[in-house]
Amino acid sequence: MLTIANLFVRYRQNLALTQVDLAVAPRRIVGVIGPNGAGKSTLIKAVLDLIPAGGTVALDGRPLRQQLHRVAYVPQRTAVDWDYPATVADVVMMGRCRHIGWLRRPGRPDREAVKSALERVGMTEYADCQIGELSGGQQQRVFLARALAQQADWLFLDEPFVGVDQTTEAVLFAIFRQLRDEGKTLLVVNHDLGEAVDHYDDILLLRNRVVAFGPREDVFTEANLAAAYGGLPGRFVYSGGGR
Ligand SMILES: Nc1ncnc2c1ncn2[C@@H]1O[C@H](COP(=O)(O)OP(=O)(O)OP(=O)(O)O)[C@@H](O)[C@H]1O
Repeated sequence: MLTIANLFVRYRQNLALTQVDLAVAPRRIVGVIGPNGAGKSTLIKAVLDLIPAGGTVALDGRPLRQQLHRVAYVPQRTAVDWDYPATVADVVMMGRCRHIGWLRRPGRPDREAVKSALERVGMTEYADCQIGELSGGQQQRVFLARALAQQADWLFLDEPFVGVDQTTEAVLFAIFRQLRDEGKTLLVVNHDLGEAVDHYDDILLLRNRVVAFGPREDVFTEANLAAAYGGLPGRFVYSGGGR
């Protein structure tokens, strides 16, 4: 269980997040949804201790910052330097850093974890390519593979569908479901309110605070959407939908 209590983040004068209290159950695919500037990325970064924040974050009763090996993070694609000279296999091997330790060389378990992660995302044949040569969707797959190689229980992904086509989006969601069924938990930032929302088990609706959190059919009410988006967004009428 991920427990967040009274979390807040202030950027200079701007209170980006306030009064976030959440208990996220394991083995779920959670969509973190809200308008631009709602604090979705800020929430993920604050939970992972990547930016200063007030409040507490615990995983199974212990501070998360003491067990960061249990979490994997896929940053926004725009936050990554794609000109950095590294191959696909190098990037995925970076997910093994904590397993390998400083100044040690990767061993057989590390190479096998990288191989299996690349297979899982369908990128084996690109292992020796430079990351800068890949398409947006391929880059997202490689970053998911890096997170998989880490073998963490909790995965945090920031806008993994930006720049990906529908085929890759479907592939990514299929992998998310497999991971959930294996016992992992995924928190996925997704600013889009399109059909993709049907793939999430739970929705966290944010607007600088928690507007609503729970099973998607409970969260997508007119009142909650109006509170999050400042008026019911015309392009989105939630019809239930199943997987
Ligand atoms: N490094 C920063 N310095 C100052 N303000 C910031 C910084 N990062 C984010 N903010 C502000 O904090 C608020 C929340 O930003 P955040 O990026 O978390 O929103 P978001 O919901 O992820 O938005 P988007 O959907 O546009 O990616 C915004 O008002 C943003 O301008």
